[in-house]
Amino acid sequence: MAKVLVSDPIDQVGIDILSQVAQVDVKTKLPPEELIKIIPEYDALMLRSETKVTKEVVEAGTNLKIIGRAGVGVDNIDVPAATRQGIVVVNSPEGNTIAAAEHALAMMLSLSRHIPDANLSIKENKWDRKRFIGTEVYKKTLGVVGLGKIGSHVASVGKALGMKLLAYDPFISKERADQLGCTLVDLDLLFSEADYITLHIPKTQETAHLINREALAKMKPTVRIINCARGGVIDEDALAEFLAAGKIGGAALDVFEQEPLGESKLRELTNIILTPHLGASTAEAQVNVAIDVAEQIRDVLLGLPARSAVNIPGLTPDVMEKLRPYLQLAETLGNLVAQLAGGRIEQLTIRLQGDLASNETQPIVVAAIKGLLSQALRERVNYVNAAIEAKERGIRIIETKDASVRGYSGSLHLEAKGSMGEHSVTGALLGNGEIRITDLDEFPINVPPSNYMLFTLHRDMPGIIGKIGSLLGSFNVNIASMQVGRKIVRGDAVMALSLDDPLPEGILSEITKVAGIRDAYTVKL
Ligand SMILES: NC(=O)c1ccc[n+]([C@@H]2O[C@H](COP(=O)([O-])OP(=O)(O)OC[C@H]3O[C@@H](n4cnc5c(N)ncnc54)[C@H](O)[C@@H]3O)[C@@H](O)[C@H]2O)c1
Ligand SMILES: O=C(O)CC[C@@H](O)C(=O)O
Repeated sequence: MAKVLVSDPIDQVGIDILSQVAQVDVKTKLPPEELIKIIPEYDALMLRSETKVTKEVVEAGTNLKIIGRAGVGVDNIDVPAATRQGIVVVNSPEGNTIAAAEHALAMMLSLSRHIPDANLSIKENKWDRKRFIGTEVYKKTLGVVGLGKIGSHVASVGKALGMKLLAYDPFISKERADQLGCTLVDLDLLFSEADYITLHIPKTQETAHLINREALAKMKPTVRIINCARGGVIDEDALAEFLAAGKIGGAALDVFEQEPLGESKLRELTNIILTPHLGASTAEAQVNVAIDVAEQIRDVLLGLPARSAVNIPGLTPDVMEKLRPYLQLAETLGNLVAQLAGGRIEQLTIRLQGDLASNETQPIVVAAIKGLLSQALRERVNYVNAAIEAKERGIRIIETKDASVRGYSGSLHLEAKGSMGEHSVTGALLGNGEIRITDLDEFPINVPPSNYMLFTLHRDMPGIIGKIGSLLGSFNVNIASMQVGRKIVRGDAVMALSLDDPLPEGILSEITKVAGIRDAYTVKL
């Protein structure tokens, strides 16, 4: 039975789902060295934001098939390392959207009305009403940085509160911003105009310290900044400096550069609200993310696709379902052409032809690469790491489309250039989904792939087919089907044989000795 390690607290509903297919061990707050020690036992790892899945953890996870993040941000997982190792990384892109948005809005209103300080004061037996004069958000300007799922919800509620909305998101269309009632502006304008700035962006190279001294200097002295996205998008030292000097109005932070927050100047400030990464901490969100991610882990352990894999670009279950026969075709042809070319492959050209040319190329290309590398890497290559493995091996991948090619309802043409030569294959699907190899090295054929195959390049002359048949017979190899493809009579030709049995050692050199045979290749599919 598969084994799943749950290394952060997740809702029981997730454990129940995982238990349908696996032994589930819940071990939270594991020190990194302990995690590295036990991770080789596990097929899957499920976590929230506390566990750090470093390169060392990934590399120690030699049996890991999937890492599931019960939440959105995967920045606590070394995704490139997981990708290189062929481990699917999944998340729950929408399970905690509302929770995080509502936390940001709660922070905004709490800042405006001094709720945390007023609460503390009354609990200290005071009745201080003067100190806690607030401000209204109505008719104030809310600057939303990052108009994705959470940012959009914050904007909608901000609109309902009567706020004027500015937004900065270089990847969002004007139409989408208009729909939400936001005016898309550049960052400088947002910084200088906003009364409230709320951050809803991932932490990336571009967004690290987006809010730094320079940015803070452009803001209104009354501005209030809310960060329920990721620590590190704000330079905490700069923020503390501006807050202490009264150069900005206030801040509310749910996320920090280091978590848990250690010693920090932020704790000493009065005009700040701090929460310990609670954005996703609602009962509803925890159920949502637990179900979402546990179901994906269960599916992957059962050999099914994951619906929110962050490291299999373009290969969603919908695409997978639609393209499944073509993915199989691409893998088969990739595997075939790699064996024909032999040796080290330097370049693979993939051409989607006819109707297939109107399809999305990426999954088909990945499938062809997976097939190509399956000879060298066997089960180590999968849809996650195929492209990266090819790149690391210096294989140049060229994708092209040619809608003008006729025949079948679309075909796929692969050319591999390797250290031992250059070969090409074309394949298509019949109406019933069966694969046909329709062309080999530019010679037309029409054969289904089979486990054991023999291809020859020979001179089209009488007697040659018989000689090959007798030779195979003398080695007790049964021929299931045979076809010859040629361009001109008595010119060059190829012969494709599907065999019931593997070819014994040594037979290939006997075949190449037959008069008229120029080359012979055995292939196992
Ligand atoms: N505090 C919490 O507990 C909590 C909970 C959930 C999500 N989050 C975090 O909130 C953030 C937003 O999550 P989401 O679900 O809305 O993600 P999302 O992917 O839907 O939205 C992110 C948006 O940021 C935009 N963006 C990317 N780079 C940008 C840049 N340089 N400048 C401006 N915009 C940029 C993207 O175009 C996108 O629209 C993530 O960092 C996520 O990890 C935190
Ligand atoms: O797991 C959590 O509690 C935090 C989740 C949040 O940061 C996210 O990115 O989804």
